[in-house]
Amino acid sequence: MTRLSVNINKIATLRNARGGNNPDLIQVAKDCERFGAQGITVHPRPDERHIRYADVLALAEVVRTEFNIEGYPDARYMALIKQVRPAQATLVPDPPDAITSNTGWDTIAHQQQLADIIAELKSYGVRTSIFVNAEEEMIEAAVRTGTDRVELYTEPYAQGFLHNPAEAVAPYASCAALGHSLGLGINAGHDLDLHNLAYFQRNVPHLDEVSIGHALICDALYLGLENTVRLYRRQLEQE
Ligand SMILES: CC(=O)[C@@H](O)[C@H](O)COP(=O)(O)O
Ligand SMILES: NCC(=O)COP(=O)(O)O
Repeated sequence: MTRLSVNINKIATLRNARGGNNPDLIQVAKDCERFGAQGITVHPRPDERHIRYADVLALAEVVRTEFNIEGYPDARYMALIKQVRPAQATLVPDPPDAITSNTGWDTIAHQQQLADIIAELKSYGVRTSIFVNAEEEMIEAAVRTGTDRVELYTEPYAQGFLHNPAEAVAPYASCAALGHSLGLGINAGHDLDLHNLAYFQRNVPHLDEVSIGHALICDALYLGLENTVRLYRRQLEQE
């Protein structure tokens, strides 16, 4: 079964637009869980333009499903993980000024850095995942860092799906099979949506979890949050 983790960054973006507490991020996280989300994902960025570090501490008190904290492993991120001890820490190579994540780690060039960070995170009892492009050499090198999982960066899939779904999904299927055979858990995320999700899930083996934010929150504007979370869950339950 592939689990759905709802990324609530965009709820914080909306809240921050007016400086108050509407929408209430904590309530939304609780509601996502009530509607069927099997995890809550956040990605605090150094400028705190959406999720604030204080939000992460508040969320840690209420999230009852899997709490997944994404981010670049700078000193502030590592201190946050040490304090919160979420179920999962997902390491993303974004520079501080990134508009959004746009590539995975080079797990060959950063092998020792990642291995040291992962050892530290594991000493806190936190499961680790590394955001990677769907390239077999990146998967093989990820194994050598000691990570528990990888998260396949799916924007190239989402773009390719519009023209040639079979070609777009092929590298993800082979990387997932390879990663699983080498003992890795397999996550995926970025630009997954109601159009491309079911096909991805059907064709990528051993998919443990997807984290979805932007499209899901956009869909919720039209369909309502409860209906939307249920629809995304249903995409993952099809054979
Ligand atoms: C790692 C990843 O793909 C997501 O965290 C994505 O980058 C969402 O972040 P933003 O909401 O800041 O775009
Ligand atoms: N890890 C990917 C994520 O959390 C959400 O990405 P997106 O759906 O906002 O593109």
